[in-house]
Amino acid sequence: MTTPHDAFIAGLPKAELHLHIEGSLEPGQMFAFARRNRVDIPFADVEAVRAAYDFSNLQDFLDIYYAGAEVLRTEEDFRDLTTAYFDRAAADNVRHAEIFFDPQTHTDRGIPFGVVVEGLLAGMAEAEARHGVTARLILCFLRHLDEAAAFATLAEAEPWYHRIAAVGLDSSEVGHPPAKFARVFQAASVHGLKRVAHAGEEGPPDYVREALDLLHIDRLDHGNRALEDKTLVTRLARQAMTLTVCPLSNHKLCVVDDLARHPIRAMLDHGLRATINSDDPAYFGGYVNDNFRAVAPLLDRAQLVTLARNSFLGSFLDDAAVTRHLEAIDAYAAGAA
Ligand code: HPA
Ligand SMILES: [Zn+2]
Repeated sequence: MTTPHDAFIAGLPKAELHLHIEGSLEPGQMFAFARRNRVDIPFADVEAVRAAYDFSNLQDFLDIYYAGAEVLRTEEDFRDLTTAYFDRAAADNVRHAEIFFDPQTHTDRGIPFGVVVEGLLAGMAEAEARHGVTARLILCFLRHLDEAAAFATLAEAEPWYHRIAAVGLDSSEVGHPPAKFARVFQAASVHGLKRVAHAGEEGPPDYVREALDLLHIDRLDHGNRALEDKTLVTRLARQAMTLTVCPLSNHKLCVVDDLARHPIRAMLDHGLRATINSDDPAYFGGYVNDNFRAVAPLLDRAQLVTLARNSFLGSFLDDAAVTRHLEAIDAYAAGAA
């Protein structure tokens, strides 16, 4: 589908703040990694993989996403996965990305933490050299696992604390409230790491409140269900809390039943600092510009500019870099036909 905003979106400088690098594993790459690592995968071909990507909730997706990650074995795999994501992101004029990784998905299969993180860092360095796109890493804890496992992962990460911007929280939300990880997040903050968490994707507004009060998050991932609670919306707006919203993910996981009724417009109207992101682009049908286009019919050009500005304002870049990116957006918007 094309929209009147397509060309404007394509050229708009933007940051991506909600991207699971394991979720950028395209079906073709899955086969290539399976072949070179001699790993069996339960699919005959790429079409069979795509046909399996029909989800009715978050857990349906997670089951297949963790299975897909089995093909990732070596530092080279993690590096190649990362450079491929950044090649696509750069083509969407993403100038900066803060990417999630799920170490426990790999260390629980016997892949050393260092193999994962060194591969990702090599890919990020290569992307910066190739495209000038800057990058940060966010270590996510799997919330369906216990607090002790998260503490063990935080300890394993110690040699790389200076290379990791933040900790995050992902995987199965309902039944695994933020409170379960309050002590781990506190420990991470002592080591100078920032904090983000998925909340309010499937979980209730109270999980968003816990993420604020108990995890002291710097950014809220998804946050859709916060809209059910007026007091919470007012608080998020007053705090200028960044929400990393993922339209195609919301639709694929049935968080939103119709993209034409996606709440992005309501979020902006409430004064929330919303951003647009791709979450798991290989599984949800599109990269960041596809996500912008999915909600563009609901928005005017000034709102698209606000979304792009918000992505840098909500990033972990320093003030001088944020200012440079905001000036680039304003120059682009002023010059666009
Ligand atoms: O959208 C998501 N939600 C929770 N966990 C995840 N892990 C990858 N993507 C997601
Ligand atoms: Zn996510």
